[in-house]
This record gives sequence, C-alpha cells and structure tokens, in this order.
Amino acid sequence: MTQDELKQQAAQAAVDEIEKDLQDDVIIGVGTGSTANMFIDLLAKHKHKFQGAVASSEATELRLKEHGIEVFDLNEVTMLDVYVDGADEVTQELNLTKGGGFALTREKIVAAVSKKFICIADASKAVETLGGFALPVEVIPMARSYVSRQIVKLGGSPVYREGVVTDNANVIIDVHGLKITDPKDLEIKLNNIVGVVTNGLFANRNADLLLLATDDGVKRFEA
Ligand SMILES: O=C(CO)[C@H](O)[C@H](O)COP(=O)(O)O
Repeated sequence: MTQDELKQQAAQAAVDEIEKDLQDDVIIGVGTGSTANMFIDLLAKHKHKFQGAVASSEATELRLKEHGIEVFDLNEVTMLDVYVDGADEVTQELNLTKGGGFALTREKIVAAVSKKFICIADASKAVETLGGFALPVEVIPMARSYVSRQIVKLGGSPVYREGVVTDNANVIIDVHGLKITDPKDLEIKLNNIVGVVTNGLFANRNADLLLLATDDGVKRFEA
C-alpha cells in the first residue's frame, strides 16, 4: 500500500473510533497536516451528528469551514472530548514528534484541552526512539540566535526553517542530531529556554490512543 493509502486507513479508523460518541453537543479538536486533512474529509460525512470543531491551525480552520463544519474559538470551550491529529514520529509508548507542518503550538494547546488524544499515522512514522525526524521548535523571532546557541549546549544542531512564519507570527528552528532517550525531560528543558514558545515533543501530554496503519491493518496502541 502507498503511504497515502495508509494515511487514509488511519483517518478512517479514527472516524470509526469516534463515530459512536458523536452527538449534538460534541466539539472535536482537529489537527493539521495531510493525515488530519483526510480525517476532516471523512468526518465531514457525519457533520450533522456533532456540533463543530476546534482547529489547530488556520489551514485546518479553512478546510473545516469549506466542509460546512462550524469552527469554535477554543476560548469558548472548556474541555474537548477528543482531539485527532497526525504526527511526524510515533513510538509504541505513545510519545510523538510533531510540527513538521509548523502547527505544533496550537496542536499542543488543543491536545491539552482534550480528554482523549487520538494520533493517526502511517507505518513510516513508527520509530523505537524519537529523534530521526528533526525536532521543530517554535521561537519568538528576536530570540532565534540565542535559542539556537542554547540548543547547541543541549547537544542539538539547530537549523532555521527559512521562509516559514507560524500562525502565531513566530519562526521555526529544526533541531537535528538528537537521540531522544528521555523525551519528557527534553521537552521540559527546551521549553525552559527563554524565547521558546514550545517544541514538537508530545511526551508530557502524549497520545492516549495511536492508530497506526500498516500493510497488515490498523494497529492500536493504548495508554
Ligand atoms: O504535526 C503536524 C503539523 O504541525 C503534523 O501532524 C505532522 O507534520 C504530520 O503530517 P502529515 O500527516 O502530513 O504526515
């Protein structure tokens, strides 16, 4: 199967997972990226069964609205039942690297407000140890050089993602060369650098359910 076919299977599995719980007052947190887009397109077929969605990026907000799904400001919502999103790397322990599509900060906020985080991914995203995919860090523009020097002290090689401005008007530094043996600790250390908004490690608030699409079917990994 192609990677896109596997992404489609993971997206369908997420719709199947949440469909039974859809009702008039349910607002769904929706992630960003090509797998999340497939989820949105499949979810749209059920749009009459739930109230609306909270988007983790402007691109996702636009796609939801194009399907006629109402999009809510997160400040209008106390708690979301479920958040569905893709990832750049996933482990069986449900830790993730995200932010390839530079939506990591809003994704982390929506995940924090959700009771259940369902991660959908194709098999190419599965790793034993995070770090093969360069770790995205969202940074306040004036702190870019300072943050980069601090990242070098932590053993990483920072690369400024040229031409990218996040939905929050910040920049992205991709950190190469990290073998991430303690993702919870590194997530906190990076976030403690002044000027960092957040980083793409989802380890302290990781996924509750991973739906990993493989050639042998969609595998479930649960907390
Ligand atoms: O974190 C993300 C965006 O910031 C995405 O979930 C991640 O990049 C995976 O994208 P895709 O589903 O296109 O492979």
